[in-house]
Amino acid sequence: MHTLDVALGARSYPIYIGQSLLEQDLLRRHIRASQALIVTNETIAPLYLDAVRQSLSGLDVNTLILPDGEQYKTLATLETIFDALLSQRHSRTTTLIALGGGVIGDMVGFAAACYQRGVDFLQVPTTLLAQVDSSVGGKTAVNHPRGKNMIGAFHQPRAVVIDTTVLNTLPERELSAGLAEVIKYGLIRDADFYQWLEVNMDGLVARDPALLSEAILQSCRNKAEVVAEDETEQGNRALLNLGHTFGHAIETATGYSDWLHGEAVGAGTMMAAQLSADLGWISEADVQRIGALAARAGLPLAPPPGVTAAQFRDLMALDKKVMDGRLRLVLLKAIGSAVVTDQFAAQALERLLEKMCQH
Ligand SMILES: NC(=O)c1ccc[n+]([C@@H]2O[C@H](COP(=O)([O-])OP(=O)(O)OC[C@H]3O[C@@H](n4cnc5c(N)ncnc54)[C@H](O)[C@@H]3O)[C@@H](O)[C@H]2O)c1
Ligand SMILES: O=C(O)C(=O)C[C@@H](O)[C@H](O)[C@H](O)COP(=O)(O)O
Ligand SMILES: [Zn+2]
Repeated sequence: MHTLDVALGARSYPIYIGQSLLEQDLLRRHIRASQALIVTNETIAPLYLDAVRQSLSGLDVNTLILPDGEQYKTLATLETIFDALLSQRHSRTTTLIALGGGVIGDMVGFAAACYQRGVDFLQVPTTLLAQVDSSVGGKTAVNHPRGKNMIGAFHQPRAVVIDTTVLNTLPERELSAGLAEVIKYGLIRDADFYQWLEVNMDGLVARDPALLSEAILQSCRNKAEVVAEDETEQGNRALLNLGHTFGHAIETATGYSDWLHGEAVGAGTMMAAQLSADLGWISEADVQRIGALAARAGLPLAPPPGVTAAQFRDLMALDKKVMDGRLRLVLLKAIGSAVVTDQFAAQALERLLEKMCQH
């Protein structure tokens, strides 16, 4: 087992990464009182709920099984969680356990941030995307029909338990979606890791356990370092948004039900890379290189045909990085180096949208 630390002073917490960790007593170690609520969904419950429940035997544990899907990452579902907490009389010393992918993690984290003004929560991520990204760093949220992750809070978990064995049951498309966020770390800050991914992408897609474990470790290390420097995104944490301004627009335009988050980020990353090349910051050869890796990961390289340039313009104007009415984007200076900037001509973005989208 590997252990990383997210260094946030009094709110620091461990990330455990290893095989068959659900069966161990790691979760119990991070539950301060005797009460807990496991929140999961209808797909994950039959697979992993029993193992988690058994690891907590002797404690006063309730479970809540939600419907599965990004379209349920809403305030309405949050109410269901609060109803369960209140009807089962959970007090302020309870612990919420998020057993699932990023949708469950983001919602349960937000519920924990709000319930009785803040209770403990643990992340037990079961998708590759959640294991490499969403379970770490304390960004919690639900979507609004007008914008992705628009209602949320920063609330750090007490621990993250990553059992890599659960990836055996993950559908192929979900594995690819997770790889989009893995590639992101290489692109924004870790050229060595990017090269490692170029060597090992086929093995990752084939689910070689040692390679997956290494990719998760390096991704979590990168994310933990960024979060420790800038917990609430006053600066460089925004680099983790590479491809997301475009990607979130795709997700919102398609009603959170068409493309997976990682797929939208994959296409958005190609849009950010192309704009970086159009500005002369990286070469066309770099764009080809990024496209080749993303294609091997099984990711889309362009937005879905149904999303128009006008929709992109409209939705991107609501992005959380907008400052004083100016759009800021994460763009590449090289493979392994990114910036958050508003220093691009509006016409360059217009040309990109014309080239890559329908009108
Ligand atoms: N908070 C953050 O920092 C952060 C970072 C990245 C993404 N996100 C958010 O995460 C969400 C996407 O997360 P996701 O990609 O994990 O999607 P998801 O949570 O919808 O899970 C994907 C699918 O896989 C199923 N599943 C999960 N684990 C499984 C397993 N082990 N075996 C079989 N099926 C399994 C789920 O039931 C679901 O159908 C988005 O809402 C995104 O905005 C948040
Ligand atoms: O942790 C972060 O910071 C990220 O930006 C990680 C992203 O992969 C993630 O999708 C995040 O939810 C996006 O954040 P948002 O603030 O743009 O909603
Ligand atoms: Zn993301």
